[in-house]
Amino acid sequence: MDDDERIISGESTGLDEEQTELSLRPRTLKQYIGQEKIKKEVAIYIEAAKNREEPLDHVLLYGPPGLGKTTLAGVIATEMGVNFKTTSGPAIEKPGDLVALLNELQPGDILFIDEIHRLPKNVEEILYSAMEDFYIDIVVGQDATAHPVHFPLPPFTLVGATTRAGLLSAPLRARFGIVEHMNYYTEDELTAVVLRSAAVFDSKIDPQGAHEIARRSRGTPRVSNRLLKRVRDFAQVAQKESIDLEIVDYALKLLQVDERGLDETDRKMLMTMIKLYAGGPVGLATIAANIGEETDTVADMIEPYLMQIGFVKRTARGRMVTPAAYSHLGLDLHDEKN
Ligand SMILES: Nc1ncnc2c1ncn2[C@@H]1O[C@H](COP(=O)(O)OP(=O)(O)OP(=O)(O)O)[C@@H](O)[C@H]1O
Ligand SMILES: [Mg+2]
Repeated sequence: MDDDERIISGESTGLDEEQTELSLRPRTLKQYIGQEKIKKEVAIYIEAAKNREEPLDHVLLYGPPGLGKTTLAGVIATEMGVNFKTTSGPAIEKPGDLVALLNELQPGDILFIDEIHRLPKNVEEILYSAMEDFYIDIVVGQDATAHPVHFPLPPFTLVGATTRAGLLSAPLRARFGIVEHMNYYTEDELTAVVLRSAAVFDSKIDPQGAHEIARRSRGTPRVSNRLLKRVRDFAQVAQKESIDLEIVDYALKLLQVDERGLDETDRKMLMTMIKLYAGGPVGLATIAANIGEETDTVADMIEPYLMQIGFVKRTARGRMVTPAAYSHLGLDLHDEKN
């Protein structure tokens, strides 16, 4: 299945979704739900930087898609009272693109680079001096007219986002003073996200309905918001006064999002591991090939949540399906092993 079609994928699906996300996005630390440890730390760093009248140290946010990295970066800009400029690794193709971006910054501004692990190598290299000492040296012109140019930059804050910190080169990683790992959200936190979003949409929702959506959102606010939008359509057509448990259950069954928030792709991965490899251990690339997905997609989008809920575990020889997953799928561990 194409990842864009996965309703429970943490990935953004494009412009339409980006538009609604804008209205759903919390703007301040106070509105930002969950990630308590990160919020506490970041609040202190922000206060200290403001007191010193200095830009905030560079921040690296890493974790699975849809957990609120972009949102948090925007919140940090609001709290610092500075401009927020966003771009992404693949969008910066050559050093000149980065120079143009940096050139537009006011002192203290935040430059957010999403998917920072996908920056071209030659761009990444000029980022080192930009981050460390706020200057860049580049070569302008060609052949005979080529000459080095030294660009001083305004002091700024780089906020980088990536799915796994390990994807970054060591020198780039070392230049971030603040490194934060985003965690999956608890059911209670996601219930709060659903209630907040329903209020933004002006949709009535029962607490049980909100909790059920939260429970089936694989720890991810973007998934909560997406499921809420779909369920809201079902509730409207069924002429429900309020989104209740019954309509949530009905809608999510039709959408093939199961009790634990797993979809067809998740179940396909588990069943493949069980039926073809006796539950493992089996390598990630082998699993990916068998279910027709990219290895990176499995690593970033499918496996982390299955590991989080204890359905898959990592061993030295590969991935293994756990007894909990067998029982969720209604399979008998011993029958399958023999
Ligand atoms: N802490 C939060 N409180 C409330 N809503 C949140 C929170 N975090 C994220 N959201 C909502 O979830 C959606 C996805 O968040 P965001 O785009 O920031 O995720 P992301 O981690 O940047 O994802 P990606 O890695 O795909 O860029 C947004 O619509 C936002 O409104
Ligand atoms: Mg994002």
